[in-house]
Amino acid sequence: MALLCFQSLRMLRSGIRCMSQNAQLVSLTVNDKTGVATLSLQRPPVNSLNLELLTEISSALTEATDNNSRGLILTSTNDGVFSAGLDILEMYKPNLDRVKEFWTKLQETWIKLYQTAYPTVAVINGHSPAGGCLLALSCEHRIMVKNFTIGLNETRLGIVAPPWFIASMVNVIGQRQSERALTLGHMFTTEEAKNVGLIDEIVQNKAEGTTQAEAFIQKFAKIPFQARSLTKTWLRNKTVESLVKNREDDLNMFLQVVTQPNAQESLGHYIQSLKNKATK
Ligand SMILES: CCCCCCCC/C=C/C=C/CC(=O)SCCNC(=O)CCNC(=O)[C@H](O)C(C)(C)COP(=O)(O)OP(=O)(O)OC[C@H]1O[C@@H](n2cnc3c(N)ncnc32)[C@H](O)[C@@H]1OP(=O)(O)O
Repeated sequence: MALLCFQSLRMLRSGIRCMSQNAQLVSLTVNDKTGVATLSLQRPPVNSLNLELLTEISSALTEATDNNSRGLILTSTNDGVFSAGLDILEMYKPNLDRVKEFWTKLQETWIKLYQTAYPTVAVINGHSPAGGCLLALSCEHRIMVKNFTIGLNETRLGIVAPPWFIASMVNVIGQRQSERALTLGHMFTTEEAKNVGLIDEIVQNKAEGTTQAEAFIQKFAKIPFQARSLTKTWLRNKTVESLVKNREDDLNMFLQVVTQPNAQESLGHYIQSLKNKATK
């Protein structure tokens, strides 16, 4: 409690205000001087995206819009893991109602993040596989701390990245590089990611990443907000529409793929290998 008070006091002095008071798995703050919001994922141990975390991310994105944020930085409170991607436990031996809700919430969150009116920057301060990479790809600018990995590794797990995951990557690094990376399920090192254009900047640590992210958002200070946001909408509309018009089909395809016995077997082995690694 005392710690919370000190923290709140320190934040107030530095002009940082806490939003999303009820959120537990994310924190949303806004810098009152710049209007830039920071959305931090904080679901231990690895920010895997389960239904509850996705719900909080989605609500925070709306709150940042309602608060007229000038920009948003997406990052993690865990210096080591940005996000481990989708929570595999949501997909392994799933409860049908819950897994439907989970996938629908993932679609909703991606559509919202991909289309925000405000500029978005991912400060990738840790590993960022699969769904974690998707979140970063959905932002307009990616800044990554050195010595981590990022990529869409689904094929390695015996599952398939859906078309909108693929399109998000193609829009950033192009068809040829995406084809190679996705079919191999390649995880890029920070250096490799920079070379291929998957990330825009390499930094030493999160603090430097945050400074650079603020500088990126500041570039838009003199660009009329609506002209910018409409340009972004039109640039991204085709990609988003391909999911918006097919949400039901996409959900059904996901259910069909993920409930296949061989996909379940792969996921089971993968969970076990993660657990074995964690106990070593
Ligand atoms: C037309 C439409 C077609 C539709 C087709 C759809 C088909 C299906 C689509 C699915 C798409 C899925 C995308 C995904 O995002 S799948 C998830 C992929 N994620 C990964 O492969 C990452 C796995 N994790 C790791 O590599 C590491 O954990 C890492 C993130 C590098 C962090 O390493 P470290 O800090 O050393 O942490 P540990 O490995 O020790 O892990 C700590 C505990 O966390 C558990 N864990 C890790 N990742 C996940 C996860 N993604 N989900 C759930 N749980 C996870 C791990 O087991 C440890 O647990 P415990 O402490 O209980 O042993």
